[in-house]
Amino acid sequence: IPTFLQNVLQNGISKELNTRELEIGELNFLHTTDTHGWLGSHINQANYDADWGDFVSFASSFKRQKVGKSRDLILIDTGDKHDGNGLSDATVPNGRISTEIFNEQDYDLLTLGNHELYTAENTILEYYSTALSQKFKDAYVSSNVEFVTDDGDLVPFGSKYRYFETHNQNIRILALSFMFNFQRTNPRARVSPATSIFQQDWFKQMVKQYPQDKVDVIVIFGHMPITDPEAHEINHVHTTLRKLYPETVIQYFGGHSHIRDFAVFDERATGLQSGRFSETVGFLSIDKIKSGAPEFKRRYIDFGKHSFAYHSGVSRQTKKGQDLSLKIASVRQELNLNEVIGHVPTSYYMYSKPITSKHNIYNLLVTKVLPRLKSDQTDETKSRFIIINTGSIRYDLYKGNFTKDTEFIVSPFPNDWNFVEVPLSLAEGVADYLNEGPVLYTSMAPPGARSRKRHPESCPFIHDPKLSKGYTTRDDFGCDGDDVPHNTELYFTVPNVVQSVELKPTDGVNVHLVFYSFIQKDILKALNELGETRLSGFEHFTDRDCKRYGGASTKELLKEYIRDGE
Ligand SMILES: Nc1ccn([C@@H]2O[C@H](COP(=O)(O)O)[C@@H](O)[C@H]2O)c(=O)n1
Ligand SMILES: [Zn+2]
Ligand SMILES: [Zn+2]
Repeated sequence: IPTFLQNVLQNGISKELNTRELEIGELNFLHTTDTHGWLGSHINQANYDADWGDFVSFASSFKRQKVGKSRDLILIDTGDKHDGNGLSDATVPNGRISTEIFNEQDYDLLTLGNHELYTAENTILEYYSTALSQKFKDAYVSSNVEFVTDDGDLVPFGSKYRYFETHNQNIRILALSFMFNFQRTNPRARVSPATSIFQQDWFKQMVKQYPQDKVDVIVIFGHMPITDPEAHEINHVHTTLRKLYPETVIQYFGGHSHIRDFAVFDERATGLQSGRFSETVGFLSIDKIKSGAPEFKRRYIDFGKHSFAYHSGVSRQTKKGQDLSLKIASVRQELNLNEVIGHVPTSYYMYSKPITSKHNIYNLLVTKVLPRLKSDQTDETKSRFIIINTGSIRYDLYKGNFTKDTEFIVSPFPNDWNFVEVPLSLAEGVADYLNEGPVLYTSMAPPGARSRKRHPESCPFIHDPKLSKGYTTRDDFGCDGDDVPHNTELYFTVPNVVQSVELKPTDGVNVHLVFYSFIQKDILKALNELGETRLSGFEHFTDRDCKRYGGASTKELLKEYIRDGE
């Protein structure tokens, strides 16, 4: 037994982890979200050093040792399982092996995120290997997403809802799952607005069959942020549900915005969101469910071996967990994810260094990496602006080995480059226009900024170099949600887009505006609105004016830059 666990067992406290026991209730939940293929642990970050085998072991040991036979545990995931790590992205199709590994966890409720809907192959894989699987056919719920069959028919993507009773306390649960209003699905799926389901026959039938007196807890879990200051989607859902179930306890589990978050909706309803990239396991408990005054407790557990051992009281993996960890290690070998391509001389950060810093990753990209882009479709004598959405970069780039895995971690998307030839006077306004507008899809605004509208005041800054760097979370219950205090990360704002500008002195008035096809609609909108105000007799740009620029992806360019050195 490791020394830290001996301390825990003898003293009931963890000096090393500086944490305290979880407050187990009648009904308990463990929640993951936005894992994005991070099933093989964070090799550079000791506090997130657990892999999926450790997590599978933890969930089963925690259930056995801590929850026991008199209380209940429900395991939930809220989607986004692709795009962000070599384990999912280095296979064809993307997710071929990581889906099998992910599905080893015994989830009671699971659903899909938008990353299961960008490509047809991911949607088909998700539908057949998970939603329809023998193991998850009851647990997989999606109330507002449909799958399009080979014949073009629309069928529910899993069950519309799930009603079940827990084993130990016989708590009657009614679970529904909502995807946010995602508009970029491939043709094999359709997402309807969440609130539109309240008009549908199956929903009305469900309310009739399971009215308030037949339900103890409503669980709404989905790929939708629990704090949504722009669209308020979850709040609209809550308003309707509360009318139909005025007294029932409602517990939300959210995702998509990648933050640790907890929100109080009313005295019988709260929501939990559990971060991203297997950095967090969210814990939630509800006690006194039938008293009319339920008590909610929440905690954000770091996805690490020490945290798992402490909270389960067991430091050894289960046989299933051990086998899974071995499988993950061998898949990583098979996919050459540990293959060293180059050396990163210093770390580059997304938001813990200001964008003007030479340690900021966007600064590195626009000054050193994007200028390496070469078109295979058009001449390159013209001045050019290369614009990327900051959301296309997903993780910090750490000092040390740059491996095949790093490529996918930093920049997973195989976005194509397109371009449009435009007057210089328009091109130079596009980035500012997009940055002054609303959030572009998910920009990589730092976690604090994404919940700041709700909590303008932040938690006391922790400065203790002995602690690991990480989150200091402010939520509706205050500042004690992080299971382990971290040395607070500094956050600087990140714009919607960044650009690399190359102006050539001999050039005419027209320039090439180069961008990811993913943001073409936004680029056209910016050009047309700027054109209307700046140029007389301006004619709108359309998709037809946008041409393929070709050339290597950002992932490739970054890899080559690191391999070649400065
Ligand atoms: N081809 C793509 C696809 C997505 N993005 C970025 O990812 C965001 C969505 O990711 P979530 O994990 O938040 O669902 C999306 O809004 C874009 O920022 C991209 O750049 N290219
Ligand atoms: Zn996500
Ligand atoms: Zn998402």
